Amino acid sequence: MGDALNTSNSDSTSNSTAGSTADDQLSIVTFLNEVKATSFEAISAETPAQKRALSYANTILQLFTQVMEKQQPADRVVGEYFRINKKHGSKDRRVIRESLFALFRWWGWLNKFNTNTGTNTGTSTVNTGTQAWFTMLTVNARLESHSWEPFITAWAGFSGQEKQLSLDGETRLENASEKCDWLTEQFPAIRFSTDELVPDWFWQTCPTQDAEQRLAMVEALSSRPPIWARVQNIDIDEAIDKLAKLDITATASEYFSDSISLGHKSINLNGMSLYREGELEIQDLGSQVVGQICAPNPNDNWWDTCSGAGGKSLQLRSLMLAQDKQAKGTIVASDVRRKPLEELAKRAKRASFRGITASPWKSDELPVPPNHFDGVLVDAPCSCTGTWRRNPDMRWIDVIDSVNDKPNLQLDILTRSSRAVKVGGTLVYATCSLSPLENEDVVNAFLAKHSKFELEITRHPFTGIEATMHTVLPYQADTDGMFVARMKRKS
Ligand SMILES: C[S@@+](CC[C@H](N)C(=O)[O-])C[C@H]1O[C@@H](n2cnc3c(N)ncnc32)[C@H](O)[C@@H]1O
Repeated sequence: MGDALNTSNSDSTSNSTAGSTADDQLSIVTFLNEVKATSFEAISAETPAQKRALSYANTILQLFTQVMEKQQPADRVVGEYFRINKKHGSKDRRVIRESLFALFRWWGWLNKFNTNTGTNTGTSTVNTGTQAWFTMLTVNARLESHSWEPFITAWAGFSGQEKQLSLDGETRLENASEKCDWLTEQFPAIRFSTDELVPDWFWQTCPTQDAEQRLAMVEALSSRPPIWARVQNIDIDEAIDKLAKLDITATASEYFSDSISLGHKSINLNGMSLYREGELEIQDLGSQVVGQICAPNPNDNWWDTCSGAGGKSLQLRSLMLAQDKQAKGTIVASDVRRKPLEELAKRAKRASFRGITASPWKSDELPVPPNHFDGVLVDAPCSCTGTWRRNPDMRWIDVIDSVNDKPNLQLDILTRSSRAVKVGGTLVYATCSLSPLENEDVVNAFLAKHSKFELEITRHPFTGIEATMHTVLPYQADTDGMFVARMKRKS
């Protein structure tokens, strides 16, 4: 779940953006391997803070390299590292984890200190990969206003920078624009722009309407959303009171009566009875829009065709029960992967939800009866660009093909799944992509061949706009990005 949640369980003047192409990725990996090869042992660390700063820098480098080189998700890499290396206390974990995720958040800028690109920092020449790495760590910590000053001072010292990247202790750089201005002041020889915080291909595949929207998009994608959750089987005020007793300040969302923000601090879900007893499920508010647009009736039969671990199946059932405690509606959850379906079974049990059954896809044949369901939800596999706020590494390990490869599969799944909708029934198509290629284009291609389906007008819950297709943009309500369109089978 990216960097918000701990579930316990170019040269200096070029416009190119870090990681935009396979060549850029190769240059980054070469740089990281050079740093690795240059032993940190030559660095003289005398004080305990310097020794710890050096050790953190080494660990962060290993983890960062593993993500970039093996293209493995950062949350999995860091989770596995802490599982094996039990020696780290909570402070160590915080410094390592937060620094690692922040490196990805600001990599579009930090990569400019990559010695493979021959950068001159304007204050002193960064002449070794190792010094460049320490410059990156120092700038990274300043951009995030991290409070571990002794380690930042040590990193700045190891970087060979003549000045220690000033930022008086009281000042916080609030957003990407302020951070960009500050960087430009610190390194006047290097050109920084907010657009570089995402790879070039993002702008090609996820176009924005104007400069204002483009900036809002970058600001959102380079900040962290709160942890959003949904309450079920319990009144929201009671849930907020129970959370307050655990020192968690939760706030009800202004949009849906069952959604709640748990703030930005890491939380230990398994330590919360509310979670263990199925009264709270983590689900981004943007994702919750999908269930709300499905708007199931209490006695409907729904099929969640790409259910994963069933976040939306649970939401559908909860929405049925919120209307009628005796709701007889059912949900069949399907996926090509079996493990997430097992996880769904556990989640449904925790919530004492009856009426949810699993039926995995075993081939292209429908795993459910045709023409049967009041509603079919296709939450299709996608590039996940809408979730980059939580997984800032994904923007640098994915390439443009992660968008371009998906529409054929998405159209195929939507087409096959549509056969299960009964006459008069509902078909909902959703993704967590911000690209029209995976969204509007897929829906339009489907409708062009399936005239018995028509789009319905629905209301965007955050903007109030009535339309047939909605993209939930991350800055509208501090959420992940999502796309959703609702169709009806006419005949
Ligand atoms: C966006 S995720 C679903 C998230 C889930 N609905 C939720 O709310 O947590 C897409 C899911 O589609 C599944 N998938 C991939 N290819 C598929 C296919 N050909 N047919 C059905 N599901 C597929 C993936 O395993 C993944 O779990």
